[in-house]
Amino acid sequence: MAQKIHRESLKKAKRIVVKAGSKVLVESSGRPDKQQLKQLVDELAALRNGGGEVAFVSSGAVGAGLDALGMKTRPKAMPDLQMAAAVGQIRLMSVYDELFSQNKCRIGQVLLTHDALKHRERHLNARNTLLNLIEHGIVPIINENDTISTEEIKFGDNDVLAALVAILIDADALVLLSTTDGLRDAGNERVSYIEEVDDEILALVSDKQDKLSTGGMASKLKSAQIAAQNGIPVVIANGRKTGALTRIFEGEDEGTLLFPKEGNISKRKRWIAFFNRVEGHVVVDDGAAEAMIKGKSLLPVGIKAVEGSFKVGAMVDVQSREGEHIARGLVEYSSDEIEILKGQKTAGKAGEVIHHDNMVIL
Ligand SMILES: Nc1ncnc2c1ncn2[C@@H]1O[C@H](COP(=O)(O)OP(=O)(O)O)[C@@H](O)[C@H]1O
Ligand SMILES: N[C@@H](CCC(=O)OP(=O)(O)O)C(=O)O
Repeated sequence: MAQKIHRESLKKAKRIVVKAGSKVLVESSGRPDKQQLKQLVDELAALRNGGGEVAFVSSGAVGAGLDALGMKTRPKAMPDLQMAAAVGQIRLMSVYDELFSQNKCRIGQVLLTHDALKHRERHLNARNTLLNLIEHGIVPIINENDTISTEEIKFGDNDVLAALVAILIDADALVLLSTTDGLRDAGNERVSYIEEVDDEILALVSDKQDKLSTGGMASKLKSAQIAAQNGIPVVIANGRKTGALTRIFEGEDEGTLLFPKEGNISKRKRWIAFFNRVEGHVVVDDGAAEAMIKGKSLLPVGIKAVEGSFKVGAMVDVQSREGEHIARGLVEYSSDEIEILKGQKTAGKAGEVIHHDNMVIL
């Protein structure tokens, strides 16, 4: 019954982020699949022209570039991948411009890096640009800025990028379009509805790397978990199935739905938890863990060890001595300073290593 209510609620979704993976958009050679692209763009445009606020995260740049450059296998070297992305992105965008125009829809290109969303000012600039485009009825077509992305600033893949964009613009729903009808169980049956991404669900994943895509089902579930933790329902569905996207927003049983549990965290705490990269770890004793869960700041006396090298303001993962995740937060001291302070009794605010306002218990 819960699923039916949640499916019904998707009919009211206005602001939606749709992500399409490479294999939804290009042929096995990497060539843009124009017939498939037309089918998808027609559905996206219909949602937009029907009053929806649509943001579209499109993979496929590397694939389209490999095809244009006659590269039969996916290069390993970052500069070659970046070259392929540079060539492929413009190929895709020219097809999108033609197809969206046929639907009387305007588009804009927004290329992001994780770094751009990590820094508060750039984070807000990206948010304002995306919202301005949407409010002017323009469909932003978003991809990672592959030509400048390095390991340090990459999202990892567009599934995570799509979840972060959904959080950034307060989307009502996120759809991850792939080449499968949704998550499949051990009997290869479509899983229609999941309440959370737990170990049992993750055990169903059997990803195989291939030339075109990088995400896999594991990254879709990670993306879905990030979005759901921020109150955003997620559907993983088949982007090559005509009408699948439309049926999702007609409340029909399409793909795999993950519906968020109650309780959203604040925008600032979202930014702390999801837009920052973990730069180190702090191991705390049971007393400190209990205090943090009760909403207290982390004091040096409860710190048993610090791992990694980081500066003031970095985001760190707080773990118990058994390695259990307790919280994430922005530190008031560098790793060197914490190494000196750990275990010491300090008085008042002076010694707070993570202030409770800069801490998220997930
Ligand atoms: N339990 C599962 N259910 C469905 N698909 C799965 C599962 N485990 C692994 N996969 C793989 O995940 C793939 C989708 O991820 P991927 O190939 O990266 O697509 P995309 O290009 O959309 O990111 C499916 O085609 C399938 O091969
Ligand atoms: N920025 C890359 C996206 C890589 C990626 O996440 O691809 P996929 O796993 O197919 O969604 C590209 O456009 O090729």
